[in-house]
Amino acid sequence: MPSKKALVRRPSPRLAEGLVTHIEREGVDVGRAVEQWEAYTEALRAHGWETIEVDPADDCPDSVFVEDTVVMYRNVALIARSGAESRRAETPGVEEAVASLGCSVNWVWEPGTLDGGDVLKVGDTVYVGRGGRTNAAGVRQVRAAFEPLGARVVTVPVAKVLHLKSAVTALPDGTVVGHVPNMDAPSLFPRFLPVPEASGAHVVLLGGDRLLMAASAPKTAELFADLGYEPVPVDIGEFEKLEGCVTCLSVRLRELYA
Ligand SMILES: NC(=O)NCCC[C@H](N)C(=O)O
Repeated sequence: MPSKKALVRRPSPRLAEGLVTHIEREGVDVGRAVEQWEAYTEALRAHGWETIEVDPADDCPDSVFVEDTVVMYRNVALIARSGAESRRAETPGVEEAVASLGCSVNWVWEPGTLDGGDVLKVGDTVYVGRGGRTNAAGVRQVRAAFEPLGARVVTVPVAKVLHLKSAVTALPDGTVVGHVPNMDAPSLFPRFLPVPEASGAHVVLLGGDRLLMAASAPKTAELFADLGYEPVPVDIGEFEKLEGCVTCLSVRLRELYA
């Protein structure tokens, strides 16, 4: 059943202490980050999405990156178990939010680890990045949760970047877009388009031809516009300093059963 709700989570006052793994740490301006987050959520609303705020988790610096805490497939919410221990306290609030929306809730259990940023859905194909945050047991648990519902899970090695979706996402027609220098196994994707900027690899599908993108990828935005899409740029510079992307700031709920 189509729905257009998106979970978001207000940045923690401790945002500047967020994890960095593959890039140099830079100072984060939390006030500016809050403004950028507000503009991001406003862009979702302007394109027809109802934003639902998960209760803030002020003690968790990375809690704004709500995508990592849960993976949706149809009406089932799989609560993640981050490969970064410091992020595990983020999930209870998300669990409550998805349960109150009527989702069927499932969990990744020890020894499995999984970050939502490692999961890319393209139709019924669910690509799962096996990298720093998601282990083999986590991948097996994604299979066990979603294959009985009709998904086909494809595991993708991820070593160069934080998450699978730091390297690739997909256009509305299912074409996977990625920045090749950040990818470990481009040949796994049957229809693939390389993009010229690292942050150009991240799109959030707003509906129709509209693509929410980071303002830091103007050449890729031009490429997508030339292909008939409508890029909607947002400045998420403060989150990019913490290896965040446009995808990680929301979880879209498109098939709620209500
Ligand atoms: N899905 C995402 O792209 N998440 C970004 C998470 C960034 C955060 N600083 C982390 O390292 O967990």
